[in-house]
Amino acid sequence: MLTTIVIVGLGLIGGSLSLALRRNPDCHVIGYDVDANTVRTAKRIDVIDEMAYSLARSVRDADIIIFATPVNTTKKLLQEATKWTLKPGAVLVDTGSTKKEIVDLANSLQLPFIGGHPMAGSHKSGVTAARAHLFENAYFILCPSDYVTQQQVDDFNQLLQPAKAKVLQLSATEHDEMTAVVSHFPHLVAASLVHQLNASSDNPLTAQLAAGGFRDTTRIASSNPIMWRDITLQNRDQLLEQLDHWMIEMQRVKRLVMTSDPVEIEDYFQQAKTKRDNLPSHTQGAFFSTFDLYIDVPDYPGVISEVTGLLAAHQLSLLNIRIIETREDLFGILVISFQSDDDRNRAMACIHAETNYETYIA
Ligand SMILES: NC(=O)c1ccc[n+]([C@@H]2O[C@H](COP(=O)([O-])OP(=O)(O)OC[C@H]3O[C@@H](n4cnc5c(N)ncnc54)[C@H](O)[C@@H]3O)[C@@H](O)[C@H]2O)c1
Ligand SMILES: O=C(O)C(=O)C[C@]1(C(=O)O)C=C[C@@H](O)C=C1
Repeated sequence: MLTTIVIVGLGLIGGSLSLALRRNPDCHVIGYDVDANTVRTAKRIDVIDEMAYSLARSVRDADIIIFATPVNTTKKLLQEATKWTLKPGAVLVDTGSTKKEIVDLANSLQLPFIGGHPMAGSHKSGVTAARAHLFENAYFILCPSDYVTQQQVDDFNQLLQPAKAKVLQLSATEHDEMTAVVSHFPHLVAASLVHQLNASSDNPLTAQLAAGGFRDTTRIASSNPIMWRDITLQNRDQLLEQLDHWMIEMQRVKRLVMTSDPVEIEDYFQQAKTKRDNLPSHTQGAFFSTFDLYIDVPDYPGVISEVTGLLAAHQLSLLNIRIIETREDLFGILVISFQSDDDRNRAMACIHAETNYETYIA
């Protein structure tokens, strides 16, 4: 039986969800976006089955309506939804990074709503960044409102199967507490580190020197500011609590540096390393749970095409390729990302067999 899904907001998440759900041939996705160009692009690049011209009209035929809009926009759309004519049994879902205010609002409006949040994403936005595999192996959190049945939640979970995510049911409060720690607060810290770069140095050379460490730590500062404005406003209390903890932690770090005890300093880094190294890898979104291979390549023209050509000859497809430049004009480490551990192992074997380049796994 055909399931009709309307997706409102065809950006990175709405687009990716559409592609993932459409792996099931019985799903028909009608896409809507406030930006008409985005809807046209989504249709042209085959992200959706059909374009919605009028949202109020399209939702009448929908079994599921998914809001993939910035979280404050989703609240406005929920208010609007009270005026829509819905099919009996139709369910509203969202993908927002915050849950408490949204689920509370849906409850107060008595809407058949399931709060959803895929714990996968990227600093990129827009429909052209959408990928069908974005949610693979990532958690997809569901926070049902009071006006859906467990059967409706289970049915939606079933519909999500082609996304290959790990579905987890939580209360909205639990969700916002945990995501403040592992997602929302780190975005504030990343943005603040970038601000600190400007505040701490007038010398333009400082930014030039920003290598892997600064870039890796601050990648998420390139995320969509509207999305993060809304998340910060909605999860304000949890973020304030995180800021208090952070200030205590920074006082601890300051004392550590002032005391200059080498044993204590090493211990601080060692404990952090152990915790970081033991983070379960399945918590990462598919975009960044790639399998990276570091190859120490010499400095000569054509070395990159030599390596990629070698991999292509062994039918190994790459997800991404980047170079960590240790000095200007000097090649350093070539980082090639693969989709699976198996591909990375095969690539490593082929590089060892056919070159004398060192390889590493971080
Ligand atoms: N980016 C991530 O890493 C990530 C991960 C998980 C969840 N989320 C959440 O998913 C939601 C979407 O994020 P995204 O990264 O896809 O953002 P995005 O900027 O890529 O896409 C948002 C889309 O919503 C559209 N939009 C805005 N207002 C609208 C309206 N009134 N009606 C219809 N469309 C409207 C925009 O035009 C845009 O195309 C947000 O709530 C975000 O918190 C994001
Ligand atoms: O990988 C990234 O760029 C992300 O920021 C993804 C990320 C996260 O913080 O992990 C961002 C927001 C979400 O709601 C879920 C995932």
